[in-house]
Amino acid sequence: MTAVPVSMTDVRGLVDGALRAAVGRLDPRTYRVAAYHLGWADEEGRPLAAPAGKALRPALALLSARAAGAPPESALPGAVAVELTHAFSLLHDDIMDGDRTRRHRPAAWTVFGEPAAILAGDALLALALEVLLEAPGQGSARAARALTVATRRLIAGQSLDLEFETRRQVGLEECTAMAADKTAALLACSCAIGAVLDGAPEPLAAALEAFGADLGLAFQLVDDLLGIWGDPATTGKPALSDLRSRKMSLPVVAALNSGTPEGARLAELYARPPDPEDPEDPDEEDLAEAAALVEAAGGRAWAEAAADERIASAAAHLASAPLPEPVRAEFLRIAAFVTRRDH
Ligand SMILES: CC(C)=CCC/C(C)=C/CC/C(C)=C/COP(=O)(O)OP(=O)(O)O
Repeated sequence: MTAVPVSMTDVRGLVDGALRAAVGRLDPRTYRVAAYHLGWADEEGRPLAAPAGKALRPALALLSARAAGAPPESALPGAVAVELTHAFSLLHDDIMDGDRTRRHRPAAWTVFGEPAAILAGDALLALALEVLLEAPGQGSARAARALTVATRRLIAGQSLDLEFETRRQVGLEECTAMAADKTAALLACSCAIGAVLDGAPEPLAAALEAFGADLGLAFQLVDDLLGIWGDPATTGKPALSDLRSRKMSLPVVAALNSGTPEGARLAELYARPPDPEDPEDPDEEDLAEAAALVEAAGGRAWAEAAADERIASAAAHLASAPLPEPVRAEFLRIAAFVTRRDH
């Protein structure tokens, strides 16, 4: 998978060595699962050429050091820590959602079993903190605290997301608040962690975090759009997977709350429990109808406009922050990538 494009820093080139050194501390059984999940190895432990994932969070972390006038290398512990935390969340998320495909390959739990995948996720989260606490300089404890707060919010968001799946009525505001915790909190932390490690003043760290919070919401909105209308060949997820699992994603919740006849029909489809005897239920026709209803009820247009608004708001946070012009331009380039991405 192609990494997020960052013109002035070779993100993977900088981060991969430190990431591999950290994960290499794990016991051999846990290492095998983590190496598979991170795209370094196949099921048998044989090395693979291309690592998985877009490396968006480490890219933001390295840039955040440059925002504070420090070299990107000084943010390496932060870049590694946010990517490890992200990897933990995906490992556990696939188990909770029963998702069998991740990054174009069978999800780790389908290969190694749930217990081994849970342990690997736990281990990656522990490693993230270990790496941050070992970081040289005064910012280490402050950065570790930022990451633990973000992780707590990640968990709160995930918990609410799971609760939404059991409910018929979800409001747009609470769904947005859920996404702010589940996804945006870690992106916000990634945008500030390099500066925090460098001991940056609080106003700069706060501006970077506010940028990341808006960027993170735009990211989730686009993720939700891709979950319905994305091409499985590029997303690495099965087609219409979010509708199949009746996920209360943002475009769906916008459609359900639209007050339109199409929104009401979508609510009927979502309320009908799948036939436990029929693995093909809902079938492709039901899913295509649900996608068409989300669109006709305005859910797609709402999510696209909301993503654009968040990106504009993200840019406004940077406009008033004291950071070098090329770094601001690079953050904005990443923001543009987030809304245009197809995977
Ligand atoms: C506690 C717990 C289990 C929380 C789950 C939180 C969770 C899975 C949030 C979803 C975030 C998200 C859109 C990830 C895709 O990131 P990406 O597109 O950057 O992924 P990539 O690394 O594959 O490119």
